[in-house]
Formats: sequence, C-alpha cells, structure tokens
Amino acid sequence: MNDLQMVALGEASADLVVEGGRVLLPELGEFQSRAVAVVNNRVAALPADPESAVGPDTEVIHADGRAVVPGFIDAHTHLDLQQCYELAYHYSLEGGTTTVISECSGFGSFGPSGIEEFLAATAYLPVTVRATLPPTPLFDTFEPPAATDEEASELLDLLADDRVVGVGESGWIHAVGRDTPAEALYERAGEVGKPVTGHAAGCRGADLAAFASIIDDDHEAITREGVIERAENGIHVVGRCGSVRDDIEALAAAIDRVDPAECSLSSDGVWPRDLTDGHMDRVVRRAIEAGIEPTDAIRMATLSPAQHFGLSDRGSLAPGNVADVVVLSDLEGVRVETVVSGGEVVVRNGSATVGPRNREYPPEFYDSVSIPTDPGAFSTPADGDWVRAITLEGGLLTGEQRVSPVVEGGGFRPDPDGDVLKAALLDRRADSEGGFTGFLTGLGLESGAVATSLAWERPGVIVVGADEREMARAAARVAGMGGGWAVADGEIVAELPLRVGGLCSDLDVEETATLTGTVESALRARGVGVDRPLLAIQTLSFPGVPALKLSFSGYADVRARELVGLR
Ligand SMILES: Nc1ncnc2[nH]cnc12
Repeated sequence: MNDLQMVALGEASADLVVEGGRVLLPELGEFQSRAVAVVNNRVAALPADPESAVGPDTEVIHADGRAVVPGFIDAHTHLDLQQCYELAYHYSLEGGTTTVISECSGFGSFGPSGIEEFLAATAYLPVTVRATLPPTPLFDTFEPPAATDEEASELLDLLADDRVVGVGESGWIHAVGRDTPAEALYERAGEVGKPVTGHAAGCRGADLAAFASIIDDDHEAITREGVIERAENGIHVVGRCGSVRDDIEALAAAIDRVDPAECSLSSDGVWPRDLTDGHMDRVVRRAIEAGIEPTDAIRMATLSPAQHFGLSDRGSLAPGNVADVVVLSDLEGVRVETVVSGGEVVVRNGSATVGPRNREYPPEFYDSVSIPTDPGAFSTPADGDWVRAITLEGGLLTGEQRVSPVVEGGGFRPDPDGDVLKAALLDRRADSEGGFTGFLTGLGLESGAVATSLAWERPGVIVVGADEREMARAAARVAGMGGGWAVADGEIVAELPLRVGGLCSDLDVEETATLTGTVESALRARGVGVDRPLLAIQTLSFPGVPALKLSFSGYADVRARELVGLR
C-alpha cells in the first residue's frame, strides 16, 4: 500500500493538513467542508474529519472557514521575456499561481538549445513551469525560416519532453489557406496528443473554421461573438488579463453560452511593474468582478487548463494530485493568504517564504546583440515624394499611411515636427546583417531616439528616432549592454539592461520595474503621449495582428501576407 492510501485509510498521519476550510471541488463546482491531507508532496485525502491524519509531526494550517482552492494555473504567458523568472517567481506564488504554461518565443530564438535553457532555468523553482514550443522559427511568410532543418527536427523531438505541453502560439496568417513549414510540428503534436495554441487575432468565419483544424486553443477572443465562435469551432477559449490586454469582459459576456470547462484563464504576460501586484489572483478577481461565478472563474484557472494541457495530476485537490493548495482569506476578492506548492508552504500571511534565485546562463546569452551602430545603418535614399509609414493606433495594432519625410543630402530624414520618425528593425544575430528602416507616425517623439532588443517574435533590435545619430547612439548602448532599452538625446538619458538573451532583465524585479519607469518617463518628457509607449514600440515587429509591421527586409503587410517596401 502506498503512503497516500495509508493516510487516506487513517493508518498513518500526513505531513501537512489544511483543516477547517471550505474546499473547492472543481469537478462538482462546489465547496465542501473538508480537510486537505498531504503526504510526499501529494494530496492523500480530503477527509471530513482530519483527526487521524494529524500526528505529532504533522504541520497543521487552520483555514477557519476560509476557501481552500487548487493552486492557480496560468494557461498562457511569456516567462522568457522582460524578466528572468527565477528572480520573480515568488510574486506568482503570492498571487496563488503554482503552475505556469509559458511560451518560449524569446529563448526559442536561440534554437532548441534556448528552449532547453528555459526548461533548465525554471526546472527547480517552487512554481511548476511547463513550456510550449515556438513555431515562429519555422515560418517563412515574410522572411526565410530562422531554423535550420536540423533545428526544425530537434524542435519536433522536444515534443517528447514531459515539460513541454504543446506547440506555442501560431499566427493564423502563417497557416490558414496555405502550406506552412510548421506542418510537421503540428502533426507531431497531434501524434503525441499535445495541443497547438492559436493566435487568431482578427480571424473569423471560414478562416477561423479552417484554423480550427490546426489549433486547439486561442487567447485572442476580444468580443462575446469571438468567444462563442471559438467554442463553436471546438477551440478551447483562453481568457486573458495581463500587462498586454484585458479581454475578460468578452469571456464574461459569453459565459451564458460557453461551458466553463471549455475555457481557461491566462495573463498572456505579467510584466515586472504588474507582477509585484500579483499574478493569477488578479485574473480570477477580474473574472469574478466581470460577473463570472467564483466557482467557474476558479475552475477556469485550475481544472480547465490542467485538463486542456494534459496535466493529469493538477488542477484539483483530488487524492493523488500534486499538493498545490491556496487558502483565500476572501473568496470574491481572491485574497491569497497561504500557498502550498508541491506540498511545501511557500506563502504565509500573504508573503512568500521563498525568494529570488540567481542563475548564470551560457555565454551566448550575454552576447546576443550584434548590430551596426553607425548612423548610416538608418539611411533611406530619397526616392519619390512619399513613403509608407506605420501609424500607431495604440496597443498592438498599427495602421498604414503615406507620409512625405524631409529630403536632405539625397536621403529621407525624420521630421519630428511633422511627427514623422524613422523606425528600424536590425537583425541582431551574429552572422546576419539584415535590417530595414521604415517610418512611423503617431508616437510624438520630439527629439532623440529609443532602441530595444525586446522585439516581439524577431531576433532583432527596434530603433525609433527623430534623428539618425541619436538612433545610432541608442542602438550602440543597447548593443553595449548586451541587450535592453536605451533612450538617447545627446547622451543616454535612460536605460534598462536586459542582459539575458537581450530579452530578460537579471536585476531584481523591483529594480527592473523602476528602470522601466525611467525609460517611459524619458519618452514622455520628449513628447510621447500614446498609451503604453513601450508596448507600442516592442510590438512594431509583431506580425501576430493584421497590420503593417517591421521586418528585416521591408515592411510585413500582415493582412496581404507579403513583404512591401517604402513605396
Ligand atoms: N507574441 C508575444 N510575444 C512577446 N510577448 C508577448 N506578450 C504577449 N504576446 C506576446
């Protein structure tokens, strides 16, 4: 007989007992007065009377009528961007989050070994991290695929790893109505029964139905109709509330039609400034505030994602499951008091008992930004009297318009007075010299330049400026730091190093948050008025939304699925 049965049958005492609480059974959608008895990091039993489970060495947590729920699962996020998670994970725990399903598009730009590095970096944390494999290096829609054939085949093999739970977000633009080089990855995922995550922003009707033959979930529904249409097509709906977007209203508006078992909740990324305020607790709270029943909201943050991603021993407190337990002092307010992760008490009275862990990454992670840093890298010969420019429309979306930049010395120059800036994407891989300089309106930068190596879904550096010399200065600083953000205006006026892969800060989260604020303030002080300018800038390379974006060899006209030039 195993140790769990011994406790369940009253023949041995447990390591830990959470007693006196109202335990949520997400399978039934109801609370019952039970205790949670834990042995060997697993739930042994949910006894109504825990007396026999409590021995002299048993740690007892008194829940005193409070809600006791399974640890929250973030069904979709990006842990390999913005901040090294080993320095930040304790805030997830304070937010009741014990399991995270993370994309790997950042570290994945280092090839399959980058994904292994992400798995290694997160393997021993008291939060369970599971990864999805990025298909992006396989896509050939706007550029040749980044992955070699050998890397593509290694990527497929990584699907066999237990910590890999599926394929990461696949933009519909790369896959609907055309052959895609990611086909073999999708097929292998089907063979091993792991889901494919969609990125169906703006995809509807026949296109969505076609995409449903590839994908299993999607987090891009932003209206009630979008939620229902996904569910109608058998696509698991992942509601989102995080640093990038909050679409919980759409999910709440559709919940009269859609079964909570077919929905999960996610953050889609909690950036350092937000993470210090919580993680999945905020998402569940938001869902409850939007009108979703607490039992349903919690189900969507526990059992639903566990079932969807094949985490058969998580998502509920059923006997045999990993002991991830959260005691809430206030159910509707989702106030996290105590967290047990894998049987270990990691949060008491709302504060983590575990903290940041330092880690050294392989040398290539500290030497990942190789770009030209002279003003000539941003020159654009004057040809004609107009050029295409990306127009900021807030958040992730951009539009397109024609602008007439200043002509000087045979080249087009930025015209900050007319809000015409240059915007470049430079390839930062050591063996590549690709780069394209286009134009941008709507940011309002009056002087100087900003550069960042945090370019979504491209191994590049984005540089936006009112002056080519300042663009070169900001780009040089980013390269000098081994990645990060820099704002230049005669000198470097603000910076945030992202030393790990040019993508993640290895400073304390609090310091990362502060420096992020200084970068934003430096832009604001130079006339930038748009909402969330750092989001707008880092997504200039993101082809996940139907818009005009920066690519290494031109503009990516995402809707038309073609590369276009300045005119
Ligand atoms: N596709 C993406 N790439 C980088 N960061 C993200 N945050 C949310 N979606 C993202």
